[in-house]
Amino acid sequence: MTEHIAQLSELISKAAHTLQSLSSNNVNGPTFPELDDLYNPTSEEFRSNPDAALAANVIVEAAFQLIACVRPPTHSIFHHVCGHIKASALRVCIESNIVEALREGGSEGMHVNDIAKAVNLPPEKLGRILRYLATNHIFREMEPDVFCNNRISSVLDSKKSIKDIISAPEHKHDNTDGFVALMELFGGDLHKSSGYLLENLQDPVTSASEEPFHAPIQRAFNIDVPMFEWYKRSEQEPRRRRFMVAMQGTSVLQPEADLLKCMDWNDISPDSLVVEVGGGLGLSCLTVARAFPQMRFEIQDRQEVVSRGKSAWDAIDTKLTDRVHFRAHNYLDPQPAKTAAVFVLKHVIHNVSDPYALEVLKQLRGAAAPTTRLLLVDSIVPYACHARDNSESIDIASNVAPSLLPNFGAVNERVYISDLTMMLNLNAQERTLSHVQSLLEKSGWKINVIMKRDDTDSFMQPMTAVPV
Ligand SMILES: C[S@@+](CC[C@H](N)C(=O)[O-])C[C@H]1O[C@@H](n2cnc3c(N)ncnc32)[C@H](O)[C@@H]1O
Repeated sequence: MTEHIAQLSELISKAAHTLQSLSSNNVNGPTFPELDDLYNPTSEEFRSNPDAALAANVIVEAAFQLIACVRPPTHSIFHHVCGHIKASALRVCIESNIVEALREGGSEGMHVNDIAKAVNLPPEKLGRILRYLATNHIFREMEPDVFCNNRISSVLDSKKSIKDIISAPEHKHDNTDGFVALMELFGGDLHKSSGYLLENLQDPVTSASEEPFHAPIQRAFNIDVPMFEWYKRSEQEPRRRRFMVAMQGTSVLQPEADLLKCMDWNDISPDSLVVEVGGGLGLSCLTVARAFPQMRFEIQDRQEVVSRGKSAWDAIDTKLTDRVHFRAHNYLDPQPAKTAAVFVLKHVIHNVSDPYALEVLKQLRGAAAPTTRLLLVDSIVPYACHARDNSESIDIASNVAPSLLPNFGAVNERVYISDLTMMLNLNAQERTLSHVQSLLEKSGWKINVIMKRDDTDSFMQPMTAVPV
């Protein structure tokens, strides 16, 4: 056991040494930011060096394992079980604009009485909330009762003034990168839904259901329609609006997969038809359209979405719009495009449970020619152990250090959060590789290429399948 602790500490010190030497060799380049600095995208630029990114990830996962090894297990469980308290404390700060108030307060920090006055909360209670978060390295208590932002809290800065937010709270997230909206969504509605997970699993009506109207969110908000139907109601306009901005915010956590890199497009004829199903506005196809000037595209989605497609493409480059066609189509109905060289399904299957996913895949299979490819772009959930055989293996940490979890543990927690988010909101899921394989087999497809991942903290795993 102590040997394991020694191995983990050694990994950490080696990785820290790598970071230090990369930083000192790179006099004019990005250096490692301090926790007391404020966040800005350039403070994270050191991660563009793959060695630095890997070293940082090794430290994160090895440190997590080290804590799991040495902390009393009762304390570990207690802290995990109380995760909702931390989340609630953070929600107070996000929705009460504490980070914006501290930014306006300046680098000297703000006394909790002044923060409380600026955001209209009781000072003594707010101070206790901030102190708990500062103990977790979110905010800094500079001197008793005086707080300031740090590199972690400042990611929650909408960059708006308190005055503007208070005068039009519904516009807080407009023209932002969406990250704060995403955190508001996860810290609020999703948090409440998660409180009903057990009840949902125990109720015979919902436990085995695969319907999108039987998820914990329905129980939490006393609704009987799928989440997206609920969002359509006029009184839910603020939720709908926040959700749309929040989805842009996901790219802060994980850059959009570039469709051009998701398969070898030179394998298909240059004038092929590419059909993106559930394609939204189809903007993922832009990089492919630019690289292959004869390729044609069809974007299918719900009527209210595709009706905005042409203007969205026109706004980017009117020359590309000639080669794209938008079609309102329900992906559960027979597929009308019969000559597609590639069907693209990107971030679609994870929104639905297996029976619906199978139906989508079968409809595409029904319209596929023997040479048609299916390009699937979604997260693949790694096991928390080694896979049973190599064909199932998407281990990402094995080559780095055998003592770390093969899925890189805490570094990749996001994919498991995403999976349970799908369960909570839609009764849907992210899937393991063998699960995707089984869905493809049942619908008449088989995987032919899985794109190799060249990073350790991305769970996006593009793959192509061909008709069986
Ligand atoms: C998560 S988005 C992915 C959009 C796009 N593929 C991308 O990666 O940016 C899922 C899309 O599925 C669409 N969708 C949902 N239900 C659908 C249905 N029954 N038929 C067609 N599209 C649907 C939604 O409107 C949405 O645009």
